Amino acid sequence: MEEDKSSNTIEPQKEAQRNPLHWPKQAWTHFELVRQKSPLIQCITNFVSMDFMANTLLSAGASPAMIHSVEEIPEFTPKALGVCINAGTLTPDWLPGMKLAAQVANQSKKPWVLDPVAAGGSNFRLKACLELLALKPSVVRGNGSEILALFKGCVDSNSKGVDSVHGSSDAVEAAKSLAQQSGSVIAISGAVDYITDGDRVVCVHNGVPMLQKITASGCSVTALIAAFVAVDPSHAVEATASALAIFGVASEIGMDMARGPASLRTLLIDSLYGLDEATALGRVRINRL
Ligand SMILES: Nc1ncnc2c1ncn2[C@@H]1O[C@H](COP(=O)(O)OP(=O)(O)OP(=O)(O)O)[C@@H](O)[C@H]1O
Ligand SMILES: Cc1ncsc1CCO
Ligand SMILES: [Mg+2]
Repeated sequence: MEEDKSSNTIEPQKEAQRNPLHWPKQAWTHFELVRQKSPLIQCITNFVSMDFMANTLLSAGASPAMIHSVEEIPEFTPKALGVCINAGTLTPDWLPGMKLAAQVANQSKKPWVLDPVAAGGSNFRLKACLELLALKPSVVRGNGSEILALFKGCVDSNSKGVDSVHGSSDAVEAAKSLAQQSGSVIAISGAVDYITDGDRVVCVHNGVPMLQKITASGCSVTALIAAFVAVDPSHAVEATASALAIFGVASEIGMDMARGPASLRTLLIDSLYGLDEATALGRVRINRL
């Protein structure tokens, strides 16, 4: 994130020690950048998530495009500021497009983010996710079970598919090792979200449990991470924490008025759209582990 136009980038960790409001302000600045720049985010995602993901990006101020045809990728992907690749309803015919988009994003020096949905659910899915991981996403965001499956490199006999059977804290050490091995920032979502580059671990304490009852809330926050990293690609850990916190704050505000998952989904989108600085600064809860 630019501190001033004249120079350099801020040093996020030193700044956080000096100023306890550093993380909330940083999250707000990232969100403002998304609203100002309205980054084009290409999403190659599952059929379940397309609508919620596109609306999450739009309400945050980004510009989503659900474009996955392999024929279009060489021409279209360079126009995007960030790419989100999600394995949710993966079939063999989609995989070449995902790999090509990852490669074109890398060549264009644009960040891309991987959501390894249900990575431990089958050998086909696990192999595909590991092949995508080898193409060096800037960030991988998964739930506890997904990150553990990628780290272990084997399917999980207890897998419940897209739902996690592990808490996010169960996967922190695996995420650190995976980040060191892969070079990607790894984010684990859950009651607390953890983000690591293999060295630092940042925790986000925003969100509500009912997000687990809205399908594709994880997919949508992964796309939001792509938007936040797209506007600050050299600080992927911080931008990822900001996206998870802002999404969590929007869910907290929505929850105050919701009657259940269906209304929360709608209210979350409205809250993201209407979020103001004072509310964000008062609610964002991020710290170092
Ligand atoms: N118990 C919880 N308390 C607060 N927030 C939560 C809780 N569990 C999940 N979340 C939040 O919900 C969002 C989705 O995370 P989750 O881990 O459920 O993703 P996921 O399993 O990949 O979801 P999906 O596959 O449906 O997209 C994240 O923003 C996360 O912070
Ligand atoms: C329910 C579901 N099945 C495949 S993808 C998806 C969306 C949540 O990950
Ligand atoms: Mg998921």
